[in-house]
Amino acid sequence: MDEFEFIKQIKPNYYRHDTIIKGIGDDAAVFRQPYQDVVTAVDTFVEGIHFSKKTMDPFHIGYRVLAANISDMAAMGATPVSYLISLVVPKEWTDEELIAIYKGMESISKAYKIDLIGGDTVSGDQLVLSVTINGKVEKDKVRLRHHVRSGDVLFVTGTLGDSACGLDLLLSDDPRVESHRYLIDRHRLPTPRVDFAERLKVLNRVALNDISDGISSEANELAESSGVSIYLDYDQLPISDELRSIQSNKQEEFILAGGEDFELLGAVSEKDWPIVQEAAEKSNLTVTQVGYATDGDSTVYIHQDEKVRLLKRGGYVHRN
Ligand SMILES: Nc1ncnc2c1ncn2[C@@H]1O[C@H](COP(=O)(O)OP(=O)(O)OP(=O)(O)O)[C@@H](O)[C@H]1O
Ligand SMILES: Cc1ncc(C[n+]2csc(CCOP(=O)(O)O)c2C)c(N)n1
Ligand SMILES: [Mg+2]
Ligand SMILES: [Mg+2]
Ligand SMILES: [Mg+2]
Repeated sequence: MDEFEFIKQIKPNYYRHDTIIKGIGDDAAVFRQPYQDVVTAVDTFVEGIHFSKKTMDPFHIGYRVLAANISDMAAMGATPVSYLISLVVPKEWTDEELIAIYKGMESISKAYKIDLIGGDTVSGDQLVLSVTINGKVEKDKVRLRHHVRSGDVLFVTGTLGDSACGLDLLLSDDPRVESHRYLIDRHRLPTPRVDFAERLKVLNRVALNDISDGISSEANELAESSGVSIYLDYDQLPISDELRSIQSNKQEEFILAGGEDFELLGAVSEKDWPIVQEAAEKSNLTVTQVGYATDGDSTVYIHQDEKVRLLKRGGYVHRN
């Protein structure tokens, strides 16, 4: 069973507390408080799966694990507030390396004004960092995956495929790796789009999902949760000049299934699309229309090379 089938199997049919606005099935869970909604998520980072000594220095490990969690807050339209770290440490990792991991976390915590409030430390065979993050959002302003409607504009922030290409360069033994600093930094030091997502709070309905596994995966999550079909146009997908300049036969794979860009994939009504563009401009970010939603059978199609084909969930899958 892959991770997605597994989650379907263990998902409860009901919640015992009516304060739970959203349980399993989105980027984070949501609890109702008297004056606001509280948003909580957990994401784990494992040596050999998410990073290796070849791809990241200790500073990057700390920065990147927290970036992934902050990105889940952005995907909910929430403002991140605090986090807890559960740490599994093999004996080979030195105190200096562990302190450097925390320096990485402190660096991104400062940028996003969030606090480390606790955690746990145990011994183990591989380095594992599990982050629980808490955030807040105005009542009924969470950005859920089931909020896509037929006729919506589908959009993405920033550019796609950079992180996967950066990873590919880091894993290769190409001596010119250092000349691709932009792509490598996009892999090691991603930028969660919190400011942009917060600026959308004027809108009543926006669907958001952050791109951790690859747009083909996240677009399928939106289509499935919302019961709509999504049409993407390959030629509209935003690609950086740096990625374009790389001669690689894996470019399409990086763009559609690379993941770890931590950009946002979203959907809004055509009427609200100018507000999204304005929010991006104020956040100094590009936002690109990449397709639209229609009535349909919860599937994703892509227009590429003058043909339309089904786009299956092609991104990273754990437990395959
Ligand atoms: N082992 C588990 N037990 C209970 N719920 C789970 C488990 N694994 C994932 N979930 C829940 O399933 C949903 C989807 O999780 P998933 O990890 O795919 O989303 P994500 O964190 O946005 O993506 P990614 O981990 O790729 O960054 C979330 O609601 C998550 O809390
Ligand atoms: C050394 C090394 N090898 C492979 C990868 C690629 N990778 C690992 S997990 C993942 C999806 C996101 O994970 P999650 O779904 O847990 O958020 C991707 C694209 C990497 N980052 N480092
Ligand atoms: Mg997510
Ligand atoms: Mg997750
Ligand atoms: Mg994933």
